[in-house]
Amino acid sequence: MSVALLVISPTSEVSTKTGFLDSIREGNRFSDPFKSVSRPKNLVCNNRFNNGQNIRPNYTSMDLKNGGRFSLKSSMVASPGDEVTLSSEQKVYDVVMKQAALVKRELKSSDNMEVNPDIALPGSVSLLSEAYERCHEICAEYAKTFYLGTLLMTPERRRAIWAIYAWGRRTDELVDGPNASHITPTALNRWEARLEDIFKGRPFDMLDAALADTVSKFPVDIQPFRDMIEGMRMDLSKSRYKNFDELYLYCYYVSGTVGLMSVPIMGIAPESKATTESVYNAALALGLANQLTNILRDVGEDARRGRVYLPQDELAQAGLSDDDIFAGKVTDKWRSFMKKQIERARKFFDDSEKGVAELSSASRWPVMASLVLYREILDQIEANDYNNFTKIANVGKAGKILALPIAYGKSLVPPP
Ligand SMILES: CC(C)=CCC/C(C)=C/CC/C(C)=C/CC/C(C)=C/[C@@H]1[C@@H](COP(=O)(O)OP(=O)(O)O)[C@]1(C)CC/C=C(\C)CC/C=C(\C)CCC=C(C)C
Ligand SMILES: [Mn+2]
Repeated sequence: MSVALLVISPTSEVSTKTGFLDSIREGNRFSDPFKSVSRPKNLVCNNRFNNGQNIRPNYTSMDLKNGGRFSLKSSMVASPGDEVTLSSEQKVYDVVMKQAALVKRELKSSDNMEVNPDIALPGSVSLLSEAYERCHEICAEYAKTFYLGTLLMTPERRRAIWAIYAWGRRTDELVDGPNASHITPTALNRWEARLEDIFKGRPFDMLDAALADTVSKFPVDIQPFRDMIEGMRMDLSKSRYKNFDELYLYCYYVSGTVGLMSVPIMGIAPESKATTESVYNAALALGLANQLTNILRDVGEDARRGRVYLPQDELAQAGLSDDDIFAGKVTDKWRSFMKKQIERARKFFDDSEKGVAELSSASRWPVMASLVLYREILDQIEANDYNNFTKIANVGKAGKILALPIAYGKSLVPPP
């Protein structure tokens, strides 16, 4: 296990020196990204060279050789004259495949890690513990439901998740926090540069140092982190979503990415026979399900900020418009619209549930607990008679306590 050493400079900036990425741990196996994978059903490719036939993910072995530096944008590149239309699902699918393929690779080489030889300074380990403790506090303060799940993890995994949580929360705060009105795309570019530094072992502050340590210990790739920042860019420039395809991409950026970041921490069970890709797909589905649920819970709150994270075409089909949302009246039209949205979110939860059994045994319970707890929010919206304008669907203490044994029972099921 590599140990990161915290070094505090006189200016109290923090940097870490990390050893190289550990060799692949429990259950992180390589598999051919083209094998045993089912493609999303609605692949549309109007490419005049293939007469509209489905195409394989368009990444090449070069993508995998260059340290995994690919982006969603690469999915959209067409040679002159080509007309390629990819659904968001397909673009995200490509990223998932790449993540699955990369998981067994050493994501960093000694060339791109700007590290000095490890020098143990007195107190460095306790500084790192302090950094993780700050991440712990942030997670406990802001994410009561997820926090409960993390308490069921092994100590090493739990603090890695806290470090990811703290980074995600800070990223979200940039566009949702008190200084959001001052945040520009340039500020997000700077945040992304800082992210690159974290992955090079040059963190800027304590919280970054915890994440730098985490990514040096687990085979976590930078791409989902970059994509989350892209989601925040989207939040700066967009407050309406034409259709589910647009919303899907947003949900991937801000939450599906968390699923992809988490799998290398959670670990895949060594006895799992599932393909790595299918496990990543399940993790993506859980992130999407969580964000869709979040959106349905927060309709009123978002509307008060002028935001509507609901597919405009589906609203119109239901005979609804933004004005109905701003009016905040629960009507039969609204109820039937909400029923369909809830049904869709539940499908994503169902897809993700199958993947939980493939995780390492120590991770199944916490993930299942967070899944059960979050899914209950949908039940609560129903119990509130679909009034998500003025009521916040929260799972009560009793519901939370009950979810734990239910999740425990479900998580005892080993990989099929
Ligand atoms: C195979 C399989 C099923 C594996 C499991 C993979 C896994 C652990 C998936 C979980 C994914 C997850 C927890 C997604 C939720 C992410 C989330 C809450 C995103 C929020 C985005 C924006 O929301 P919004 O602004 O609408 O809402 P707020 O009102 O502001 O909350 C985020 C806020 C983006 C930033 C993300 C985070 C702060 C959360 C990161 C969460 C974790 C690292 C916790 C994962 C831990 C467990 C135990 C599931
Ligand atoms: Mn937010």
